[in-house]
Amino acid sequence: MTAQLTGQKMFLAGNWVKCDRMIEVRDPQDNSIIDTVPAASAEDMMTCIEEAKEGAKIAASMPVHERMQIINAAADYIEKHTEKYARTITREGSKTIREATKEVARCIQTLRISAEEARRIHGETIPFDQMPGSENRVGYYYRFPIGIIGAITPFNDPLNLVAHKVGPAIASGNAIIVKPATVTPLSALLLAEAFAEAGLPSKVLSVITGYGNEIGDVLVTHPAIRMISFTGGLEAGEEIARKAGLKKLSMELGSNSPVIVLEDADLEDAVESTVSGAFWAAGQNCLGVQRIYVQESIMGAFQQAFVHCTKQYQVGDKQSELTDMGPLISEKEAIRVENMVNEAIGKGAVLLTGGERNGAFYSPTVLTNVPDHCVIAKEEIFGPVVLLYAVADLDSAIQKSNDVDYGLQAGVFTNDVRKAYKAIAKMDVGGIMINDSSDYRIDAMPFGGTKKSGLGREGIKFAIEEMTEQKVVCFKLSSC
Ligand SMILES: NC(=O)c1ccc[n+]([C@@H]2O[C@H](COP(=O)([O-])OP(=O)(O)OC[C@H]3O[C@@H](n4cnc5c(N)ncnc54)[C@H](O)[C@@H]3O)[C@@H](O)[C@H]2O)c1
Ligand SMILES: O=C[C@H](O)CS(=O)(=O)O
Repeated sequence: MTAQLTGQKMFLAGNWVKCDRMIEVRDPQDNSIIDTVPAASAEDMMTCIEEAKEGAKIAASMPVHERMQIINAAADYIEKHTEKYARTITREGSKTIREATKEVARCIQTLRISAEEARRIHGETIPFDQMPGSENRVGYYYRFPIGIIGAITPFNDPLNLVAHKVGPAIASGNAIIVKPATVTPLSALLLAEAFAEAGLPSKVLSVITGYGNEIGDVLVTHPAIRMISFTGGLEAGEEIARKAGLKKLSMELGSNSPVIVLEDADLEDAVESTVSGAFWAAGQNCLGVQRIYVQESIMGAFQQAFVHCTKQYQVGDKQSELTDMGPLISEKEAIRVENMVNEAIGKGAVLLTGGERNGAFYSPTVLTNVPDHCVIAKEEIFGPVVLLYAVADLDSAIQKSNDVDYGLQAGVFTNDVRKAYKAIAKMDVGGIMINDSSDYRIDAMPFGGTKKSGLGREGIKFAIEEMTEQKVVCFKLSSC
């Protein structure tokens, strides 16, 4: 198992270190132990932060060409070991081998884009003479790294979402301390391995494994940490924001993503896209399609096709190329989803397919007639469940789509450009995909949401902007 390369160690300021307490890393498919990693203590995190203070100086002094070379070398290393990285994602997480292989490819892209963006961290000249009395002044501003980034990451994309923090941080000359999800630390450790192999100077990067609030609290509250880059659930995000104090926050949180399908849409395309968007990673996807608002004139045809396509999904062994969907990250999470579905059915929702749990596995599930006061209608499911609604027209679909506390991304299927532009203008989200489901993203685009879906934007160039600040330089020239 790859993690033996780290030998049950965490990556502390460029060194692989053990500690007394260990955490078992289990495969959610059968609850087998696949490895162990250190359960770092608060003292370990304090040590890490002290080392990162030096790391921040080293990172800031790295010339751009060196940053680019190292980031690309890390991408090369991952590309060369794609199988190892994909198998690790699959073993420790929920993803099938096909889904995991795609995540590795995206991680490589994320790093290569990070290397490219390192050369594009620009400033601008400032026309000081726009102000009377400043005719003899010239100058500019440039962007400088803020120092040490504290990164806390979720379980569902255990490699690429760590790369979305590490890549921009190194590209912009920052040091970064990563606290990966407790249940999926191995992929993050493998990312550290790639950077170690690439020759990243020590102390610039740390990947500290352990329990969220035990070591996370130290990371979040320490004054030397100038930014918290968090990706995870709303509850943890709000707690971190409360504790962080005066520092920059990047919050990539949850969602309850809507998709609108109008009668002029390409029905086959809409069905294929929304089924994939609903059940990718067993629905454990911040962009996952959770609500579909279908114009009533095509509801019957859409529902029949959607349910048929859903029933074709192969659920089973994550390691098999034939499997479409694996388990949730734990039996506890599968039970949570099961309870949300059963609450809705108990209040009148109609189960069209699915609704069956076997350990951590939960079958792809489609509900309709879900009452608005059900938890599943308003909160994030983060599981393989999708709700179908019939709507009279676009206006009512937009109103219902917006009627939740989240706003990450949405999809709208229509061939009427005027209706597309109405949706673009009126839907309260961070991203809107026309003729794609909500589950569409390229790693270079700005990424983030409105309302309780988060604060700020990731997407490498945009993460770099959050991880740097402007310094103004003004020369007062002697009067000539
Ligand atoms: N918007 C995005 O880009 C995006 C991407 C992926 C996942 N997510 C969201 O993440 C959630 C699922 O991931 P998860 O279950 O790992 O989320 P989570 O909030 O349970 O945990 C996320 C990370 O925060 C840590 N953590 C938890 N409580 C903490 C605390 N009090 N202090 C410090 N750290 C703490 C965890 O150990 C983990 O590393 C979903 O809500 C999903 O929508 C959002
Ligand atoms: O779970 C949320 C992820 O950010 C979506 S994606 O895998 O980056 O597209």
